[in-house]
Amino acid sequence: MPGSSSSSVPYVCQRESKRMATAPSITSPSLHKFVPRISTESMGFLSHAPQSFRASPLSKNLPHLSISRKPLRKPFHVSAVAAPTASVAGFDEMVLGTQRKYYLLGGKGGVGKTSCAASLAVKFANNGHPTLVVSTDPAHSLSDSFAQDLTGGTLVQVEGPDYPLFALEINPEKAREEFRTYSQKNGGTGVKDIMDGMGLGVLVDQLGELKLGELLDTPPPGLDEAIAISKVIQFLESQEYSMFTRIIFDTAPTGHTLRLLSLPDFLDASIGKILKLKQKINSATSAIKSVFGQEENKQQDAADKLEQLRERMVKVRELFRDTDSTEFVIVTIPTVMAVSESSRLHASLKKESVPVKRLIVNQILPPSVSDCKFCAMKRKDQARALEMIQNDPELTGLNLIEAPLVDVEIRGVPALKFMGDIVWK
Ligand SMILES: Nc1ncnc2c1ncn2[C@@H]1O[C@H](COP(=O)(O)OP(=O)(O)OP(=O)(O)O)[C@@H](O)[C@H]1O
Repeated sequence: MPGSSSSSVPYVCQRESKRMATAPSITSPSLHKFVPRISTESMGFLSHAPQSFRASPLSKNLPHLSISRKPLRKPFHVSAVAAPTASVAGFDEMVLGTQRKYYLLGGKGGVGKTSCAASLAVKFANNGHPTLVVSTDPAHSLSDSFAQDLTGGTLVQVEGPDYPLFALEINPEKAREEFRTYSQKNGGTGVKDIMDGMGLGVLVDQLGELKLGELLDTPPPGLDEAIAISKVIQFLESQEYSMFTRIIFDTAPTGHTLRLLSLPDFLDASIGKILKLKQKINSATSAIKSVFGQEENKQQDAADKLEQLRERMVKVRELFRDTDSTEFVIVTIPTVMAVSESSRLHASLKKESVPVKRLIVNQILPPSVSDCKFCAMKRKDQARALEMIQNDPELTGLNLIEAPLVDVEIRGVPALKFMGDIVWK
């Protein structure tokens, strides 16, 4: 539940515990202190960011970007299972520069995408970047991760980091609402009766074949997220929000991401069909045209709306492919299933020319001198999965980042900072 937070220091291993003993203790962040709420529906939800934040020019917000270099900590040792190619994340490179960068974190369900995304957001904000972290996963868990109520589809400031960190859980339902209304105008049974009476049943069947209503009313998986991402990108294009220099997307599980990338093609096909139908309508007899004209307009409305969506999706796809500003970070865990899925994900992202450089292998068992039988078995399994990564032609070239399994849930800014310092080195 949002509203409470863990107050314990996550246990990692003895070496880490010693280090943590000198680290600031994890305290509950004060909750429910929100920035004014604005509806995302109006596409103006960013326009009421806190005055103090708005008033600060970027240069003021980022006074120490180039000099804020925390010394790199000693790498966390998970040598018992670590793949030899394991390396640091290269946070130095990620933090460099004030040009806006987008990071999309994705992978199989439950592997730790949200924890990694939230910890990266905290780390960026603590290193001088006004940061926005957006969840487009219909099953949000950012609120749980930050231990702060972020529900409601509005921009909320996260308390704790040194520089502004805002979070947003996009409500895909709301983002879709404006499209849904068009489905209701889109050919009902009444129309079919009239058209049948005029011998135009075939055209109506073709209308049905478009499945436009279905598309807008019960969209294919991925469409919600696509609309949500395209909206956020639209907002962020405005001058007012140019101060966000790091934008992190906590995306929905793999399948959605892949469908999202293929959406522009899918929409192209839908729009193509609509235009074809429109031509047929235009060639109908003038007597029928007068009846059909109305329907044609409605189809045109829907087609325009779809065209607009398609254009936005094309923009999203272009952004996803921009190696200068965007990176997709794959998150996985050391299991055969998760690794296999990550391999497929990387292959698909590559096919779509989405830049991927880093692979986080999360929840690796920390070393132990005395494993119980269960742990020993688990460790063997993980070692096998890590070996798989090394031998997988899709994954082997990626920068492998290892993150240990800790013994409590990672919740709240201090815990996320702790995780960020382990993962994003
Ligand atoms: N390294 C870790 N050690 C211990 N627990 C972890 C670690 N990483 C993530 N977790 C826990 O695993 C659970 C799932 O993590 P998280 O919500 O980040 O995954 P997700 O991939 O975003 O899930 P979903 O696909 O459901 O959105 C959470 O309870 C989180 O605290």
